[in-house]
Amino acid sequence: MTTPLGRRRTPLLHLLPVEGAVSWVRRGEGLVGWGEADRLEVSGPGALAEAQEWWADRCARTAVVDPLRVPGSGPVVFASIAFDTEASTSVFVVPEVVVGRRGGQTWVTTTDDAVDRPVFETSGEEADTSIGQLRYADGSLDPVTWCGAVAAAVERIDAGDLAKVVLARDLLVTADHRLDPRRLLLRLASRFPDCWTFAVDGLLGATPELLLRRTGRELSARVLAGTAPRGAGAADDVLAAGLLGSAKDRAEHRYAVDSLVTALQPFCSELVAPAEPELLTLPNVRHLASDVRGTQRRSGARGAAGLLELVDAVHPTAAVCGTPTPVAARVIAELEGMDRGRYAGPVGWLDARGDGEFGIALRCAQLTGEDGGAQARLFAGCGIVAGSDPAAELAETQNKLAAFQAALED
Ligand SMILES: C=C(O[C@H]1C=CC=C(C(=O)O)[C@@H]1O)C(=O)O
Repeated sequence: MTTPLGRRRTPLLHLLPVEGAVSWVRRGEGLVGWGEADRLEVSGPGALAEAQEWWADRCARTAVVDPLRVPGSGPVVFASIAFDTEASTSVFVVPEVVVGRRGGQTWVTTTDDAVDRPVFETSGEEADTSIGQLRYADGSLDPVTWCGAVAAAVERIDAGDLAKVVLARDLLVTADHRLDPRRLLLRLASRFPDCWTFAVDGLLGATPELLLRRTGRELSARVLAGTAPRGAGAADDVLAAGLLGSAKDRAEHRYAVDSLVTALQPFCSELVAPAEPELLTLPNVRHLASDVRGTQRRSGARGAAGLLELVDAVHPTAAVCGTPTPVAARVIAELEGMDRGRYAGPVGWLDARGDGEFGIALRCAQLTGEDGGAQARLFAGCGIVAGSDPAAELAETQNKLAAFQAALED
């Protein structure tokens, strides 16, 4: 049941309990939730089609009371989809309570199982004040070996096997005390207000990239690829101009835009991608960015699970995989030496009308339950094209990893 709550001011992330938080928040608006009314874990061929059927079936069995009928009101499922949907597990969570905010209006949706506590009294649980010391360790590949993988990828590109591949690496961190997801989300959201601060089943982050939003038949996406570091003073402007003028970064960006447009085109009566990328400036890095807009064909708008079907069609774009997609996926499996899990997969939410928003799970970490929840695996990757320099790509991963590290360390 959805209940309108008018104009509340309490920040959504402040409402979250320590355990079982889900979130999708940008500039103070979006959705947060807690409790678990239902859950689906899927992998294998047709994983997303199975999830789509499960969600449609659940919605059909639910007596919906939703006077608002805006995107995100009524029944909502949060999802964190694996990078490789066949080999790894995707997680779908229906929270017992979802609080949404859109255009300044707030609402709460509860399932029948929801424990009755006034949502605006916050959970009362105190965030852990100290996590103690942090210890970092190499993930699957040490930095030198990872640079070797980048060099090998460039050789493959030079040999004409493929045009672009995105290689990622992980970094392990252990704290003295338990990591509090709510505290991490608050820090990410305050440092990265232009990103979507997400949490689903222990995968937490603030992503700048919107894979796909569906509102009725309107579709939108923010494609990112091509990155430069930030600099101090005038050097920052030089770096920005260098990124915008870089033929290598523009090529890297174009592959990502083209992959989305090609996959989305069959579903659209209209689809517009800008001819030139713009700059997206974040505190730690700058990206080339293209906002793509489309209108879904009427025959393609199939109700409850519309967005999931589209997500299945567009993922993985060349922002996280490469060009051509199947060759890049093979090169990643061969060179990266890492299980991406749900990193670089779609993350977001879907409602009963098939509207929703999915980002790409970037600038994120998987909190692990071992050691009382005091461990995390951080991820970052880079697009590799002809002319990519391994040392520069390693530095780029370090700049990207710094986003989550700052949330841990501050
Ligand atoms: C794969 C990542 O970033 C992608 C998104 C933006 C820019 C990218 C780049 O410039 O390489 C990547 O394609 C990551 O942050 O882990």
